[in-house]
Amino acid sequence: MLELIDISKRFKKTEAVKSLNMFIEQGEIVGLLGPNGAGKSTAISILSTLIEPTEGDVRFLKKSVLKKPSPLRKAIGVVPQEIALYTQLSAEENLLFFGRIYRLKGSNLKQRVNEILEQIGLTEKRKALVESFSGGMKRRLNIGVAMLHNPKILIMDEPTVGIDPQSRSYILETVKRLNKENQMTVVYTSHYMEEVDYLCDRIYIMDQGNLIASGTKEEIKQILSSENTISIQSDRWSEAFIAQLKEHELVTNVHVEEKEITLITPKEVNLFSEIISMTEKYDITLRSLHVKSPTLEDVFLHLTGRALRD
Ligand SMILES: Nc1ncnc2c1ncn2[C@@H]1O[C@H](COP(=O)(O)OP(=O)(O)OP(=O)(O)O)[C@@H](O)[C@H]1O
Repeated sequence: MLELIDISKRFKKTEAVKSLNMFIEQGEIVGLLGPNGAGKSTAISILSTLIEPTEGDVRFLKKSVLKKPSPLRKAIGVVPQEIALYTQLSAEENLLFFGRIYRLKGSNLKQRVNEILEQIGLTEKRKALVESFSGGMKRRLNIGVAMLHNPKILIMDEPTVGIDPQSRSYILETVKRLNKENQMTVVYTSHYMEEVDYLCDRIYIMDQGNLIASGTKEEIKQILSSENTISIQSDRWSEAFIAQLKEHELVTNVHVEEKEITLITPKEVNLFSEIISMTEKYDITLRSLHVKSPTLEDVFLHLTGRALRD
């Protein structure tokens, strides 16, 4: 339905997106995952015809939209990363205002505003001024604004950044519901792999402007089918222990967190006894040592040698 074909975008010296190919089919939730600066916002701004690519084409229903963007613009709702609302107006007044921009009028507009308030769970807060809203409520209203003209495709740029966990799960549930009940196609960018893992049918993973993996979750995790992802847990580490792991010739990647170290090793080697002796040598109390099912985060670590979030 919607395609990016060999898209590149340069901003002076920065190559924000390099030869990106992407397709979105009707009814899917497609995730675009990558760390800050990976090129996600640039890719979806091109997908939404907000900026033009340096090279490549964007096609909607098989027709290029670079010169004629209006069929695509009517079909999409864009939820920007920055909240764009009038804080001195109520939730309802914001929706009425933006609805008029979409040329909705009279009872149609009122009915649509009521439906949206219901969908984003703000019916009871309709008269409250946006300045009194929490970050999560503002985000929900931002999503509501993007849905006023009943778009077929909702394009969301990191809609859960900086909000509390409760609002975050409310937004995730709303996206799932809109997709199931209204057959809305969703493009969802995030640097939280758990969100993308939970929501999306297919995923594109970007890093430094490049597409580094794409497919269903299962297909992407297959990238690690010849490796083991090992979790070592303890309350504290020593620098020497970490250094020895990093220097180990059979360890491909090491990611250190406060209480967990994740290692990627070839499937055929078993380093458990060696790891146990190393913990004894460096006086580390082992809480747990096990092989875990790989996550999208582990795939990212394997492909780039870095964690998704620093
Ligand atoms: N208008 C612009 N002018 C110059 N450089 C830009 C512009 N927009 C983006 N970039 C650069 O392009 C690269 C990709 O940025 P982009 O915002 O697309 O990444 P992102 O994956 O969306 O990250 P974030 O999560 O931080 O938004 C970055 O190096 C960024 O500094």
